[in-house]
Amino acid sequence: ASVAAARYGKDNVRVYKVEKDPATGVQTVTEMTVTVLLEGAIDVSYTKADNSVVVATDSMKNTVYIKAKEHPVTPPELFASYLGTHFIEKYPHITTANIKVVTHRWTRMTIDGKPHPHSFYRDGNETRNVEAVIQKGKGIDIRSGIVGLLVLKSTGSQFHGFVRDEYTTLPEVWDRILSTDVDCGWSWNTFSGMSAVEQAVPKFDKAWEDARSITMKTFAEEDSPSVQNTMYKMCGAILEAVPEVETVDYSLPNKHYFEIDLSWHKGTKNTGKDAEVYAPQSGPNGLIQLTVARS
Ligand SMILES: O=c1[nH]c(=O)c2nn[nH]c2[nH]1
Repeated sequence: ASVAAARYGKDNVRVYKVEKDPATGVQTVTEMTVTVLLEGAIDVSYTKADNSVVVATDSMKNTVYIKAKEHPVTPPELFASYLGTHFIEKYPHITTANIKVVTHRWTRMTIDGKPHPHSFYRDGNETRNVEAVIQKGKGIDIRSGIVGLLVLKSTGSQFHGFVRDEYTTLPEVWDRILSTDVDCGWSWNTFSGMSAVEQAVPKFDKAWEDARSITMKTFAEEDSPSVQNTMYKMCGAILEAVPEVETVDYSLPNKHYFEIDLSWHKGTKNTGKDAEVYAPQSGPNGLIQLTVARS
């Protein structure tokens, strides 16, 4: 037997950082959950119980906090790159750092029409995510993403013309509810190193804003013939908006809302064009996945 693959590290490292502007008194907060997984010449720690190659995961956790103190924690693409680069530069036997940063939403409160200087609310379960792979001598690969953006439209969605055979019961529909929980990612051309990432910093926030607004605009405005076609259009629009991105991917659950026939009660009409009361379904759900490349 031989080691085919190995990586280890610390998961669920929760970090909060506050930035205080002394001139205005305005404080800005960032909360993220970080995962560090390292690869390299570590096999003997598994096969020979040789811990001399082990950077303790506890030390990795400590390093996350130190680097969060020393460096900006936004944009998450920059912080993930700093953190991963630290590990492969500090420990010669560590050749790959896999860093995941999940940024949670603390949206600034608006009180009496004015942004409050130091009060925020958790604006949904949506997160802004980054997965960075920093490889010694091979640069930095970054996939940015949006997870947990739960959306619904009450009409403007269709699904018909699909295979009909002895297994099919689903009726064709020209007007349906569409709801999904967006898991979207965009992968950047490989960065040669930290300086290339630093130069790209203005592009990361803009790309996230573009991806988020394109997702919602396309979802809202398309009279969707299927999840498949609508997500394909989202991918194309993001590729057009962000030249430095080489692929865009979506994984979209189709969160079904079933019509309820109420005709048993005094002939109540509640199906088709009369449908108003529906049964939201927890499962099963459709799951539609796609990756679109620029070339
Ligand atoms: O948009 C849809 N795509 C599908 O593949 C599918 N299958 N059932 N309902 C569906 N809706």
